[in-house]
Amino acid sequence: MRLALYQPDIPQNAGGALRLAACLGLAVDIIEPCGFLWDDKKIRRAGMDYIELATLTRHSSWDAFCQAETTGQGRLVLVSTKGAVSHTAFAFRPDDILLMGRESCGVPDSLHDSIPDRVAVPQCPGTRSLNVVTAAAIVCAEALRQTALLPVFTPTA
Ligand SMILES: C[S@@+](CC[C@H](N)C(=O)[O-])C[C@H]1O[C@@H](n2cnc3c(N)ncnc32)[C@H](O)[C@@H]1O
Repeated sequence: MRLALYQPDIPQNAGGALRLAACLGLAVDIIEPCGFLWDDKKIRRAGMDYIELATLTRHSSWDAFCQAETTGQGRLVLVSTKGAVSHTAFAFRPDDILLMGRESCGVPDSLHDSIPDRVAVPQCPGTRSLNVVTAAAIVCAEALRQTALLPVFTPTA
């Protein structure tokens, strides 16, 4: 299973997503251009040393992402406030690539319409959206739980 970020705007979110992915054992795709420089110190502050543990692939564009071998091996699932089904009602697969939208505006309508599998995290009335990493964490946890890919729980003394 992979976690893909579409043109992230905020370096702290990219760092947080890398940390999330390292902890949960997900590979990460960053689809550029980003709204920040990749060597921005804020990524490291948020991602800390987990960044070295993450399996990261940067793609120069959406087209480059689509042409990548790893993308061809999986099913794209768009995680969107405009998703067609609740994330808990969706049947995830081990080869899924969970695609997160941009903080400022999600993904373009044309891209949204081209991805048939779209899930939303239900929210309380009057709330607009979750932080992108919060939404990713909720959906990744459910997807990993369903596919029995969660890291093995080791109780501490
Ligand atoms: C701040 S939101 C973007 C809001 C933007 N106005 C939109 O409509 O997509 C950034 C990203 O977080 C994810 N996200 C936030 N809340 C979500 C929710 N309730 N369900 C699914 N994805 C969500 C989506 O991937 C979204 O593109």
